[in-house]
Amino acid sequence: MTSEANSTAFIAATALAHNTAVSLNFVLVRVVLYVLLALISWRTWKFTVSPLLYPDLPKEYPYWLPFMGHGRAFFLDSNGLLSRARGYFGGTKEPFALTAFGMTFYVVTQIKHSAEVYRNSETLSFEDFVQGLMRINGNDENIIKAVYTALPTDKAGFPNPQGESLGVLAQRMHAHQLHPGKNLTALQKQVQGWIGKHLNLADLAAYPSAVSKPDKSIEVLLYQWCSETFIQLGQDVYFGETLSQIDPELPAAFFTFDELIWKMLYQYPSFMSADMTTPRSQVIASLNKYFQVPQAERSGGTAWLINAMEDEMRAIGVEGDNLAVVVFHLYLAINTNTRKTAFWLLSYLIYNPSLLEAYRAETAAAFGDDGALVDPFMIQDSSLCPWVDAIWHETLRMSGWAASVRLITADTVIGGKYMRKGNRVMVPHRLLHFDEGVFGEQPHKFRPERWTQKVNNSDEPGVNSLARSPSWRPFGGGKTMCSGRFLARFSVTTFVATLLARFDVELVGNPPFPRADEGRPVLGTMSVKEGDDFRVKISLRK
Ligand code: HEM
Repeated sequence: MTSEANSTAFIAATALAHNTAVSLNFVLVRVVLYVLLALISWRTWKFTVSPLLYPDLPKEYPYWLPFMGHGRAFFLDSNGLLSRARGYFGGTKEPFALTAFGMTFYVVTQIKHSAEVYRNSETLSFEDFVQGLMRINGNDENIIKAVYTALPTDKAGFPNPQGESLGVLAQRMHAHQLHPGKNLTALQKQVQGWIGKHLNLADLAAYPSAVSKPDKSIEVLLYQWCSETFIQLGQDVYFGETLSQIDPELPAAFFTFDELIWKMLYQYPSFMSADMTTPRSQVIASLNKYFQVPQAERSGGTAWLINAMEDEMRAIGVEGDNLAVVVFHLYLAINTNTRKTAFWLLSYLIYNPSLLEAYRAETAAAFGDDGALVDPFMIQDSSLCPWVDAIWHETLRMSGWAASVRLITADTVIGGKYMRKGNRVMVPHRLLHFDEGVFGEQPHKFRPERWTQKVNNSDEPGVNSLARSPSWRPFGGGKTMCSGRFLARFSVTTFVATLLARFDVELVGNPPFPRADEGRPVLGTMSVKEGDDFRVKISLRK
């Protein structure tokens, strides 16, 4: 080919490439335009036209990406998202809808409507949530089915007059153990004995988070220390000593798992969650070994519920790993929130020395002359210990994260709005707890006095009614309201009273007040933000 022919071919190829690029660009622009047009039409239809045509359906917080919805914001900070959504609707009290990762939640923020949710166990199901957890944590499908199959009314073991499944009956069994009565008192006595015995310098110094100091004191990272102590306490009181003998590292493994529980709740794939699944497997494996020890050979006292639950489960064929997974959920309920609540309560006291002194003075009468803990029950009496009562409530208010979520099993009307079967309804407790109209001024500040002030609208003259307000939901509501609430309060307030009676507790250095990890989902009380745990010095009182 001549050089002239070469250059002609080159020019032709360049022109062709140019034309192709131009037409590709053109196609691309058209595609983008079509997609945008489709998105705008979809969005206008879904969030502007449809609400006008169907005013009985809850209005939806608009988003741009179908399916994904508010998934990213939900993942980063779900409480922040809920507040923004409520703000978008002008602080509405009507239920509204919110979509994240293809799942639609109807959010209920008015007290009257949340009461409708808690009352309705016909078409709103809590069991769906529990079954989801069972599935994620390794229960086989046939076992989940067996646990949720109705049992005869005349079955042996725990009475079942309504012929319910073991999954539903379990709620009554929790209540039988944990609601005021002789079973709860037995557990409280165990807690009292445990605290009396173990809250001494030698035992405290043995925790991994403690460093001994020469002057009869130790230094601890408070969050880690409260967690180690309370998991050990909860475990010993429910399972006796045998579980610790099987696996002395169990509380540490549970702590590691529980700090990463958000990966379980978001169902992270296994290649991204080995740090969470490894300690979880350890807890389940140790529980499995525990159930291989015959009941009569377990030492140190086992709570009624553990043996009763084991008998009921075995009777319907739940054995081995499946039994361990079921009881793992109980281990989780016992230990996940109490440790964190103890940390927040102690933090508020340490950063407010006058409150700390008030707590110490009020609870002094629970101790004998020799410093022994003789009457922990007086600490639970709000007329004898009003500050303890107020500090407990305010700590729960500030550090509670939980929301009640129910699956809608048939179309249901809540707050006058139709909620469609297959979606979920949510009562976000944290949003309710910061309502200035209910909890008074500066709702974002720790002000325990809001619980001591006499309130006019109380049914008893001169009594604060806040704790009876339907907006107050730190433990959820309805049939599934936390049955462990009495034991949790007893354990935390008694532990703190004993700590203050025996020790001086002071900050090491001058760290700022720890921040809560508001973005991550938990099942009750928030964790501390990574890096915000702080050192305290615990020294014997003179
Ligand atoms: C301060 C500590 C605690 C907090 C903030 C807390 C909070 C909660 C919340 C929000 C629920 C869900 C209720 C619902 O959605 O309706 C719940 C359920 C539950 N909690 Fe707690 N909890 C605490 C301590 C405990 C303890 C110590 C135990 C056991 C000893 C326990 C046992 C349970 C059980 C068994 C359930 C399930 C209710 C059922 O299915 O019947 N909790 N808790």
